[in-house]
Amino acid sequence: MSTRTPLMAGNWKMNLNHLEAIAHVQKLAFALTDKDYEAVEVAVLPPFTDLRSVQTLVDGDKLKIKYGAQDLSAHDAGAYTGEISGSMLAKLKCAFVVIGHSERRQYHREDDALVNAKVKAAYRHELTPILCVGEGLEVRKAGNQVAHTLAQVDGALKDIPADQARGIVIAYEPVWAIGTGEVATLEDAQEVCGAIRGRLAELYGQEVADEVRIQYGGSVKSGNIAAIMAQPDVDGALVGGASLDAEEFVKIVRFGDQAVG
Ligand SMILES: O=C[C@H](O)COP(=O)(O)O
Repeated sequence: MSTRTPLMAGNWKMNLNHLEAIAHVQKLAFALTDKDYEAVEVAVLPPFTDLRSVQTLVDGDKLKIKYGAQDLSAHDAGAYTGEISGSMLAKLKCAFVVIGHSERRQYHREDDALVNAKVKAAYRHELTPILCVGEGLEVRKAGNQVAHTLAQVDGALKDIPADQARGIVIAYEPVWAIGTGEVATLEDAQEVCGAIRGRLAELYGQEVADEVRIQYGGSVKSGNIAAIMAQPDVDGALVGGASLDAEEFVKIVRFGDQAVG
């Protein structure tokens, strides 16, 4: 029986300015109850420019909702125009940072070496990485989804010791299911999430593997989250589009339409 606390995280991507962020988090705070927070961890992942506003709200009202950023620099400081460092995120009390999202791998040419450097940067500043992995449609059609995804896990975790790896969150996001309305079948999701846990066991031992939370991401909605969460190796969801609707996100936090509170 797993003791992993599910993590339900809303990746807002490049949506909601800092004023909209405040209104959105207020709606979530109003709707979420202690019972929700007992069952799951809830996080929002806004754009950088929203983080101060979200921090002020969370700190001021002692909200239990956590927050983090969608990316960070591999560097800690210096002449890196446009970059945001892990220390800056830590100063804003971010708990999480998304690393290696497929949109960054695709549009910003982030490779496994850079993703690995960013994972190390996150740990230098005590941020929990939400490491994104997953295959594109061509790889899936060729049946190579497991090998492809495990190679991304290996690359991202190169030289990461067990005491750090045990705290990581890994989000399996089949690229063909992101923002498309196409959801991986339950078997697809479990196959790859189970394989990721198996690889973690090979790398770090079963005890560490059993601690790591593995999320599914890709067109998650209130109508499909319950079945996804029923998979033994799925410990939460990384939610994109549906996290922009506060009511819908709260339903997802509650594993769908059968609300807990
Ligand atoms: O980070 C979230 C994922 O990219 C999923 O996005 P989506 O829920 O809009 O498909």
